[in-house]
Amino acid sequence: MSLLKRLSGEVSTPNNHQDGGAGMLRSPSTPVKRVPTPVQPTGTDTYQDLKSRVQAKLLSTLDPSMDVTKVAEVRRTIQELFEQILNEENIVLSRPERARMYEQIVAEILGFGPLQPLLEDDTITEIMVNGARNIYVERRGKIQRVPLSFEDNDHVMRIIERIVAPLGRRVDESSPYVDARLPDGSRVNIVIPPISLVGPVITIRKFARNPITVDQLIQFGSITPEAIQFLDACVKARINIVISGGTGSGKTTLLNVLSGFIPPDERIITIENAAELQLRQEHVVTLESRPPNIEGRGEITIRQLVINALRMRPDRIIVGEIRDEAALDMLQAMNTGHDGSMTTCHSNSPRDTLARIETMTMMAGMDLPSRAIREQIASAIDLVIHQERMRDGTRKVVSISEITGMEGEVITMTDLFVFEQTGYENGKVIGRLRPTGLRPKFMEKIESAGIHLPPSIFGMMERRR
Ligand SMILES: Nc1ncnc2c1ncn2[C@@H]1O[C@H](COP(=O)(O)OP(=O)(O)OP(=O)(O)O)[C@@H](O)[C@H]1O
Repeated sequence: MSLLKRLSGEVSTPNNHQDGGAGMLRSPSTPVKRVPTPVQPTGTDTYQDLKSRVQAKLLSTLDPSMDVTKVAEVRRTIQELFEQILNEENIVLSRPERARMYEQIVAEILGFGPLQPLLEDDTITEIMVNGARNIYVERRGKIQRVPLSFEDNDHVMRIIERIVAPLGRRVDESSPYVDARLPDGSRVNIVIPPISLVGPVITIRKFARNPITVDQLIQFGSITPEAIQFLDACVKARINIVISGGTGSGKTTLLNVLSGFIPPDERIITIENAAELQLRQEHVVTLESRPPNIEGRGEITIRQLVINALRMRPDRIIVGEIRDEAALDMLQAMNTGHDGSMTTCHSNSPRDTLARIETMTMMAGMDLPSRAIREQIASAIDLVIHQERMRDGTRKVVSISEITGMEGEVITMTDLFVFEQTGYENGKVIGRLRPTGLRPKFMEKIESAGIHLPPSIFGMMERRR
């Protein structure tokens, strides 16, 4: 991509105002007028003014046809021009200020402006922009404000344009919120005024370059080694699993870890809204749903992909998240020999998970009686693992429950592991995921897969033979 193309979505139109109103985005095809701008230090310059003017002069001098994908080369050219401008204009900056301004200008030209250093910081898992002046991040489960800001709401909108334009998406008054993705796979949600009253809002769930491992889950206290041993056996024995929990409770992360237990000789089909799973196995087919285009056409739903996956000779179907009528097809897949399937579902408790799956199945409009749907759920799903984001920011598995059948109109569940909180000390939740002393009914399935689990895993004493 040429520099001109990249920048052509970036210059504000004269009627762009700081109010962050919709319509701030200009058409990416509007040509950019490139007039060299002299830098005029006024003596009363703030750092921000100075940076903006050095940047403007630098941009007016850069070759617009330069290929910005050649990052190292572009960085070198920017560095040379930057030094030259500072010298020509007699701008004196301390060494750290100079380095900071150079990096910020590079981030504006090649990256995502003030978001760039946050995107490069591996300790940050989430970035939240609430208008130009308020940027928050999440580190180790805790939200904190960072001392960074955009110049104004127009600046935020230019970065938003840079995120959505390459995807052929648009954010404006007619579609004031959009889901998008950064080139590194990070998930982005954008909401602009008038829907947002605080200016343009960007929420980024960063793509983990190094996905959380089983050992880390244990080390973080998210799960116990015994529960992991049990879940490993469940995955290998092709138990159908739903991982449930609230937003950001770590469902996808756990799904990724559990998927790692699938034997390497199986054909796995993953279906997601935005591909987040990072399976290590070789034989994986990754499918991603697609939102409608600007004309409202071309949508491919999770439901269509689940139906299609059945024709792809899957050994396992893994659906990133069930959030609509695709639940019906997922249940049917689980009930028709595609054992060992896994998915996640947004919910507040294991029981709520079942209620939501029932509601989502009804959305398929098949007019099935509740009882029939519940029977489908009870026979399709074997295990519900519920995860929570605790008040100290940690993510923990709080229950592992088996679906045992139906009693009258009600699906019956048995808790096999339950998190017992024993205290809250120094801002930390104290407790442990404990076995309840009950063995799952599907134990036979685990044993017939050749896996022997000691009864102690379930909190039972091993019987002498
Ligand atoms: N056990 C864990 N310990 C610490 N951090 C975790 C854990 N699990 C997940 N995380 C972090 O929490 C964030 C949310 O994780 P994840 O995407 O798995 O949650 P989710 O429940 O699938 O989210 P959503 O509902 O938004 O899809 C990520 O940044 C992830 O790295």
